[in-house]
Amino acid sequence: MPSQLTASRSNALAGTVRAPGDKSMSHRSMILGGMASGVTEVEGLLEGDDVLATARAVQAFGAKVERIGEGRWRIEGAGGFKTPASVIDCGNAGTGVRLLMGAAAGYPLTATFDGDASLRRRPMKRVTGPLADMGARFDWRAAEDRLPVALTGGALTAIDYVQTVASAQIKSAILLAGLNAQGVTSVTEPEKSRDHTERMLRAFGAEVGVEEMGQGWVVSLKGGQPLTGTFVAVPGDPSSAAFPLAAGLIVPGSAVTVEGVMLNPLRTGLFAAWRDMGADLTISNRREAGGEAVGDVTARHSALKGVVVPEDRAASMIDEYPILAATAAFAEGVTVMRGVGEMRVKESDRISLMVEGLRACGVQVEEEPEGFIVTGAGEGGSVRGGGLVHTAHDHRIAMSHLVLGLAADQPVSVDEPGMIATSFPGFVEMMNGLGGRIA
Ligand SMILES: O=C(O)C1=C[C@@H](OP(=O)(O)O)[C@@H](O)[C@H](O)C1
Ligand SMILES: C=C(OP(=O)(O)O)C(=O)O
Repeated sequence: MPSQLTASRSNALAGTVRAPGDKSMSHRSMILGGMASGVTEVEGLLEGDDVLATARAVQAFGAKVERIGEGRWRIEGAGGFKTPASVIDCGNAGTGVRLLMGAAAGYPLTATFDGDASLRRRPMKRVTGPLADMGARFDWRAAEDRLPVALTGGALTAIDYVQTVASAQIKSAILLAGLNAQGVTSVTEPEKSRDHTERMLRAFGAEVGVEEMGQGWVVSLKGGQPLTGTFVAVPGDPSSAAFPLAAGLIVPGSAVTVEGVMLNPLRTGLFAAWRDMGADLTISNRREAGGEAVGDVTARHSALKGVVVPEDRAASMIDEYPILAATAAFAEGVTVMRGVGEMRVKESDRISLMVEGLRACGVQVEEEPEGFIVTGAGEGGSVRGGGLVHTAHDHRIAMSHLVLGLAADQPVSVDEPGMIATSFPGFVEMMNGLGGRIA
């Protein structure tokens, strides 16, 4: 990958592509496969850097992990994790490290977790706090709340945990630890976060209880349940499908179809927001795959209008605000995105980097502590582009600005584009195959 990528104004994009496998489900298939007894076969696995780091981690914890074809992996679980021989390096992956810490906490082992410079900046106490309440021990190796951290697991007791932020990573870490804790562990979420862990645990033979509560729910599970290896078909990642679809919406004359997109309603907030903005977005061939709703999504160039994104939709599209903001730059009027303070603790401070990047491309943006507001160019106007965007190694910041560059007047460049491979290997080739100009 070159040290910079530049996207230039493109003619209409057209064609049909397949989204890479869902990152959330791919991490979970590896981790549950490693915890289970027997063989798990995964199809459609996302072979991005984040998931490959999790695959190596699961192997280090004692499972046999083998690639048997493109996107096809075989995991022979040892029925539990063992003390690994070396440090568990989770690379750039927040999901990887937080879920692995939860899973590992339930076993009598010691393990040190680490990650790249970006992951070392992200808060870990949100997960180690509740795991410590269950009985795990954490020794911070550099600074409190930050990787690297050494975990001593085993002999856990169930807790009832009430979340203050809707986070599937926190919920999943606690549930995975709860599998090997004494008693019934529960997690209360004020707003529902993605439920792939719950669904996949059931596929591996565990019973998971759900009780609706207002806008949220209480998810619970009894400790001591064994997991049995199974077959997992991973559908396409809606968070990745968002990029070619966004290009379809903003490049005049375009029609782009992404096949096999997972349509779990806890992941499709972006599609709802785009529809509110007047996007011509259609879904066909609805079906089920891997225990999830799936469909083919087509985006056609649309005259978008600004909207106020409902704050209670944040959890269902938290990773999609950067690309929503890029499309909002072309909409008529103002798009208000609030209640998204969590964006500041992702691979980068995504609010401040989107504000900086969009401004470098001539877009009017206002920053707030927990949100941002984009004023779009509208149908008669145009987005200048022309910026060199600082991505702080954040894949979604890079891809969002490259998509913007396909419809802006002047080319848009991003630094350090190598990180795109954490979630979307083949992004540039896919976009160019549709008619985009990224080099
Ligand atoms: O559980 C998951 O797979 C994820 C949960 C989200 O994080 P939070 O749990 O921190 O909201 C999301 O941002 C991340 O990309 C993937
Ligand atoms: C936030 C993300 O991932 P993670 O938390 O796993 O690093 C993401 O993919 O946008």
